[in-house]
Amino acid sequence: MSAKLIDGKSIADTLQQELRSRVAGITASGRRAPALATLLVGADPASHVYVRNKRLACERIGVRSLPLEFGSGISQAELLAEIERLNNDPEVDGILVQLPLPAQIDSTAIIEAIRPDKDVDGFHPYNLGRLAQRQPVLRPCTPFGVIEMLRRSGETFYGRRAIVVGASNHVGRPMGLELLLAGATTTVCHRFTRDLADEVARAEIVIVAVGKPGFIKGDWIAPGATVVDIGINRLPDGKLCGDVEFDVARQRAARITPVPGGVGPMTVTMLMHNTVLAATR
Ligand SMILES: Nc1nc(=O)c2c([nH]1)NC[C@@H]1CN(c3ccc(C(=O)N[C@@H](CCC(=O)O)C(=O)O)cc3)C=[N+]21
Ligand SMILES: [Mg+2]
Repeated sequence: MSAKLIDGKSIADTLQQELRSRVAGITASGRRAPALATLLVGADPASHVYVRNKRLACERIGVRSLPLEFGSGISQAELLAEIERLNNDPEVDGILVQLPLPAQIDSTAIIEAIRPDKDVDGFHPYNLGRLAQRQPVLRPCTPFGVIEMLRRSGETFYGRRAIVVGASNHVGRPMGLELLLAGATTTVCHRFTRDLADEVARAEIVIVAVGKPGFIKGDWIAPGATVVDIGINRLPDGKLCGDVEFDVARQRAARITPVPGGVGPMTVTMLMHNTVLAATR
């Protein structure tokens, strides 16, 4: 068997067209366009690539982009003052502070300073709590994007055995909450999990967010499973790869996402979705 590729890029393009029409509807009715402030601190090259992708998506969809950039030496108090200004600016609907932040800044304090109704990353404890209690408002973009991508490619969740490998605050944990909300029997694995290979082998839906190239061996995958690779690792030759041993996994899986062109474009798209939602609620 050779798995069918789940084309996240093309699903993201379709969703972006839909969002573009919605934004056109908003502006045609005389209201201002939704507006997203993106705050980038320092010179991390990967962060620059990701934030650039987000700003380009704003342009494509007709969202007003407020690009803000700060030196790596900015203090916590200065960054908090910037967030306070944006919290109180009625022309700003969404605030995104790109992570990671430099060591002198406490990212938890920054995330908690963002008004929950402008928290388009869905990282504020209010928004994570809403998701945990099955009343989601602004949902973390990557897990939300995975669910949307799978739904649009025909996947069902009700009663199915799903596994998440990786339990980070921003990806693995909310991914588990999304799968529960969708009705899957959900297992979240992490660095203390014993017999990871056996856990993976039981799953009909395997979602991986670890950040280690080739960490999930292809022969762990159950025949016919759906595999979603959230990892983005840059190899010494400059190429991107995921966390799953792709060439072997694709011989066993029924469907699998590529890296790049899988989850990444969906993350950016759900950020746009959240920005339009924040502007219209
Ligand atoms: N506050 C915050 N919110 C985030 O949502 C956030 C963050 N910080 N920090 C870093 C991670 C990572 N992330 C990605 C976004 C787009 C791609 C993306 O567009 N990926 C392309 C390839 C990009 C490339 O060429 O490097 C793809 O997979 O096809 C990937 C990763 C958002 N994150
Ligand atoms: Mg996000």
